[in-house]
Amino acid sequence: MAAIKEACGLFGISSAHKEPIGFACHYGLYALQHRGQEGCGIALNTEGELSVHKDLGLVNEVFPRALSVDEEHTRMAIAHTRYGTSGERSRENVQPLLFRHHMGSMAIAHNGNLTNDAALRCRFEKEGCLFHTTSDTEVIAYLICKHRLATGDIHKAIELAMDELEGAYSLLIMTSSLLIAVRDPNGFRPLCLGKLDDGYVFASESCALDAVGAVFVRDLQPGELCIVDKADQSLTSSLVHCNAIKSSLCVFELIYFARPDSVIDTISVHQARIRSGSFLALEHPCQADVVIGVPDSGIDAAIGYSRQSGIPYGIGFIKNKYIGRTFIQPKAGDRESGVRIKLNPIASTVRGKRVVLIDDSIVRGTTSKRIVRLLREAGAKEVHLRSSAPPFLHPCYYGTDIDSRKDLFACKYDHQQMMDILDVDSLGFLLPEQVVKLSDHQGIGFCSACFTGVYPTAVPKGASNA
Ligand SMILES: O=P(O)(O)OC[C@H]1O[C@H](OP(=O)(O)OP(=O)(O)O)[C@H](O)[C@@H]1O
Ligand SMILES: NC(=O)CC[C@H](N)C(=O)O
Ligand code: SF4
Ligand SMILES: [Mg+2]
Repeated sequence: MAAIKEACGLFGISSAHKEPIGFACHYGLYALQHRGQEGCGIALNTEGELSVHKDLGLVNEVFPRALSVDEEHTRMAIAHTRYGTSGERSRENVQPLLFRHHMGSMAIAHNGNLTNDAALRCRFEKEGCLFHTTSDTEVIAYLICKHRLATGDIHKAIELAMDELEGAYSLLIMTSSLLIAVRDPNGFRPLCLGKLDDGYVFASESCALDAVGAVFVRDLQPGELCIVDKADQSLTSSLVHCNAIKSSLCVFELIYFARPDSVIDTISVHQARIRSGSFLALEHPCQADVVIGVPDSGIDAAIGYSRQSGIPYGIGFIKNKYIGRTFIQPKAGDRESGVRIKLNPIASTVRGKRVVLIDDSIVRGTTSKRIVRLLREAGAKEVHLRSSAPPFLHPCYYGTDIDSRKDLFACKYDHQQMMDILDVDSLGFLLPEQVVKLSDHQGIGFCSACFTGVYPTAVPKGASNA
């Protein structure tokens, strides 16, 4: 079974002298663990010398303690938690990637997925480039280095690379003297800026700024390039790629990926999920005694459903805190057992009751099928399932690895078949037109292509969204 994978986490810091860089990276990585659990790494800048420490595994496995760092001389770093969306799960593909070239060194960390990766890789290989990884991130690095050698200017080089890159990329790049943050012109993946007393932090989500005590400044705009100079901690920003841009934030960031305590593009993830629950209550009402959410990411929408419908909210499941996200287990067997040991119902909440069960999404149906059975075994009289995402019908090319329709529940079965398989009394999904209303902030556009089939950019050559 193809694994459905998710986003990666980016963290970068530059501090003149105060912030302990080793601890900050440690805390930043922990705050972003939910975005990537395959591997993680930290690249350090020690007096202009770059080094990288990375491996497969969770943050507490790769870095059981904060990395021991020469704090006096190491004042800049970037860090990454990975779920591979391009290239396999291997140590070489774990980021940050470090490159040494004719004019110096560069470390890079990437969240997202290119749509023209294959074409660029093929072109560069014909030019004689020898790639060391199978990830699209190396293609980005090669392109930047190529332009850097030609122009002698990293800022110009990144701009030229952005002209050629297609798809989703939030990037952190570190050179001997600069920390650079880049967001692709569609702004598919989040990236925000925080301020320290004597420097700056960049992170995929604001929860990582909170973790290191940085003050949130703002989100990077789609197409923006920000540079922090180590010499004087000055920040410059260039918006040349922001014109003629249609912002297309991945709406699944709000529905599932991000932590509810994060604020992305001015949208509180928690509030967006509450709102999805109230949309569901209006669109798919039912007569019931209690509303429960599937931990973790179904909880906020359940609260929204309860508030809108007036049906009391209850705690229906307890989640084992020490199990990772089941979504991403590579084999079907692992995934089924992962669900079994992960969630346990509280019988007193559901026994003899008509239950509204809210989850954020139904992808393969594994979680829903299992938890409905658990609720029935615990004595629930009726189970009305609501999903705060619309049905997944199309592949994602921007960093969520939904590359095959054959495993998607809503592609395989019609509504009645889904109800029968899941053994529910009723089933309702958020409407595709409602996902773009999860925020009432003006000027923020969304990608919802996996639900609608309407892609904000050209899809990879030869790809089919059918
Ligand atoms: O239909 P499925 O293929 O089972 O996938 C859908 C489930 O996967 C995710 O949960 P997961 O347990 O991975 O993560 P969470 O604990 O953050 O909700 C998602 O929140 C759904 O519950
Ligand atoms: N999930 C991601 O953002 C993955 C980043 C990059 N495409 C990789 O495969 O490593
Ligand atoms: S296709 Fe879906 S998962 Fe992919 S970026 Fe768009 S909304 Fe997100
Ligand atoms: Mg879940």
